[in-house]
Amino acid sequence: MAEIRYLVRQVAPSNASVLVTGPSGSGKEMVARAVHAESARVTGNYVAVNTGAIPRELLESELFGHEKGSFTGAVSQKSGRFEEAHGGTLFLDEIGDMPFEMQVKLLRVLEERSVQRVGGRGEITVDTRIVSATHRDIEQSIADGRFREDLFYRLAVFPIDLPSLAERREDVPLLVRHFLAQSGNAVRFDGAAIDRLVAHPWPGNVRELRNVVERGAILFAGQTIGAEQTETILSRRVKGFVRNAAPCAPGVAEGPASCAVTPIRPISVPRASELPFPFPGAEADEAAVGHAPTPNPSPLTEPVAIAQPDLIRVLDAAFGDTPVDLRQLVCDLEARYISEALRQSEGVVADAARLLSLQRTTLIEKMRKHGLAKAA
Ligand SMILES: Nc1ncnc2c1ncn2[C@@H]1O[C@H](COP(=O)(O)OP(=O)(O)OP(=O)(O)O)[C@@H](O)[C@H]1O
Repeated sequence: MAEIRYLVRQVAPSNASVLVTGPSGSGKEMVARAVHAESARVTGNYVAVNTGAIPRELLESELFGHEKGSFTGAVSQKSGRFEEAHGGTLFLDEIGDMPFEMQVKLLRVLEERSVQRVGGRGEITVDTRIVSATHRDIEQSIADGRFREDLFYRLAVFPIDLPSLAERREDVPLLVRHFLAQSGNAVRFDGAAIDRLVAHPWPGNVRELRNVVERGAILFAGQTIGAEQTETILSRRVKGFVRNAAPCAPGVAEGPASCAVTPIRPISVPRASELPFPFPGAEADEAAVGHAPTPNPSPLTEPVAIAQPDLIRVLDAAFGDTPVDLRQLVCDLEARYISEALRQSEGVVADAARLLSLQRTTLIEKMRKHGLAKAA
């Protein structure tokens, strides 16, 4: 990772197009964000487009915009992603999946440094830095005639190839510590647990490691995780899960009258503004990692700051061969999410309600139920 970080720092200040390659979950988008964050363009927009996920008939208008009435459904004029990223960075994800005919149009825009909206006549000058990424072997795609070689050379002025996590196992302890810090839970992985994590094959790369650490931080909050618990987290079975919250009062259909969860700790997800590489200069060979909960002063800058998949992952993990108290689990999660939403919205209940997709009055009711104050 230190090498990648070095490359990012070298290329960021220039305007060179960067092509990031590597397997899924290895951190390609993180690198793109870092290139933007460390460049002078940081005051401009960072705009990400998954070119492989947008239907081909919409991609041109998505990238270059359209004029009103230029096609059925073009009810108003719309600027494209290139224009939005003017003065900033445009991240073209899954570029290897871009339809061939769009590749010609993209190449023209990169050559001319101007776009023409669909149905438009005039050229709009754009000053946009391109970072693109693909998990595909793009040189093979060129050989197969599926990717234009001239576009490849335009995009890959500065190529960065990310290794799989299995090829850089020495990064695992640092990443574990980084994700633990993000979870905000006072959890520690002991030396044996770290050894187990280092030995894991990580087919889902850093994304999988992040999920495993988050799952451990939620299930074993306040504890030291050993090899056995690590096995549990990796296998998604809830063996040895020791509940440390006060029990909810049973038998209330909508939930308990009160549900004291002590301590309530924040669940957080990476934010756009965070730089990707954890702990520069930290000791890579450190065996055991852990931390005390630290406040994470993140303003309400991104509308969906609480990852719903967290909840899904916890519920997934709950279906092991040991009985769990589902009512308690749901109650704890509700309290934690409310607490985190209040923290991120700095106690503004209306903002917290929006983060949780709840009515304000419903949230107030739930806060009462959990005994949570605004300044949680
Ligand atoms: N060096 C790193 N430091 C901290 N977090 C990282 C690092 N690398 C990856 N991650 C995290 O791993 C997850 C996956 O990273 P990212 O989305 O950048 O991968 P990707 O290669 O773009 O995946 P895909 O090809 O599936 O889109 C993200 O949550 C990101 O925060």
